[in-house]
Amino acid sequence: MSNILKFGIPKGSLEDATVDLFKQAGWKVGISSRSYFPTIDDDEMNCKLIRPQEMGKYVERGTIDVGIAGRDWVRENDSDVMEVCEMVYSKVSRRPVRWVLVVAQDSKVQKPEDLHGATISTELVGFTKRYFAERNIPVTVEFSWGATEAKVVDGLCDAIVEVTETGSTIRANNLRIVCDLMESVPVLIVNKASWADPWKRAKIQQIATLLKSALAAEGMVGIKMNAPNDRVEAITKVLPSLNNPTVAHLYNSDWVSIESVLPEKEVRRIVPELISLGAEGIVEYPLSKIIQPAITD
Ligand SMILES: Nc1ncnc2c1ncn2[C@@H]1O[C@H](COP(=O)(O)OP(=O)(O)OP(=O)(O)O)[C@@H](O)[C@H]1O
Ligand SMILES: O=P(O)(O)OC[C@H]1O[C@H](OP(=O)(O)OP(=O)(O)O)[C@H](O)[C@@H]1O
Ligand SMILES: [Mg+2]
Repeated sequence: MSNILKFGIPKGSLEDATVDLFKQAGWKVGISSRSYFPTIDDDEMNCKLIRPQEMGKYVERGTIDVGIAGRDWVRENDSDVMEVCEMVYSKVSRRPVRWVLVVAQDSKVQKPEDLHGATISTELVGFTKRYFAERNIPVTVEFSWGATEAKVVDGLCDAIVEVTETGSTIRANNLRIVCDLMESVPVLIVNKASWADPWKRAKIQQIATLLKSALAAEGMVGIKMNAPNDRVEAITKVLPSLNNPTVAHLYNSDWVSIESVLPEKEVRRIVPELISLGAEGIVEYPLSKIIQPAITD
């Protein structure tokens, strides 16, 4: 029987971003309307759509070998799984999300201690209870099924603990952040027995490496130019690079080719400098992956 890795794709906020990331990494994941079993162009993988809130449970039980979910929910459920690596992306950006303590704009609350005796609504009940208990602030924490921001606007609670990425929901509801409570990023989690299986571990390492490489290449480009030999020192001094630029001799010439990888947004700043230092034939090219060994055992 051939080997198959069962992979959980997070349904909801992280779904589209995860499918896009797989595409950049070299896998086509297809999700058709109402089906919870995405297709993938890899005979060694089977995918399932699972809510991030439940990913830890199904990975822990071995229903699936591995999955991606926000670290917030893996911690909240205290799932007995191994974290292979983290990947910094959210629904719309490449930044972590923040769990924040939020009140109505005109609330008197300025710090968590001001919520003594208050009612707080949140999806992340365990974390919120712990946060206030550790600070000896007595509060009532109520579970919210979503649309949490509306509850503090309506006065159904005194404060909420909610996740924010762009901040637009908080702004749109005229709310105010009291303080940040924690950050979260998606993590690749694996069942311990699956990690102990050499074939599965190698497959997971392959996937993790390529997903991380695709993220690492975002916003990065390659640049290449020719220059006279005596300009190499000056050019390499100003040229950003991952490690050091590559310098190769041009055939039958005392010119060299210089190559480097740098953030795309630096190119416009560096190009006039490169030209004034004698670089010619400058080309920029896109990068789809910067491959780094993502995982240690
Ligand atoms: N912009 C975002 N809003 C909410 N959660 C996000 C966002 N970006 C990333 N996440 C992560 O997604 C996970 C929550 O996923 P979930 O699908 O429950 O989001 P949701 O926005 O509540 O979805 P739904 O629209 O189904 O209510 C968490 O781990 C969270 O950290
Ligand atoms: O800071 P922002 O970029 O605005 O994103 C954060 C918002 O997105 C999610 O809401 P969702 O759309 O899931 O609605 P819900 O509250 O009904 O779950 C989350 O619960 C926040 O409300
Ligand atoms: Mg939600």
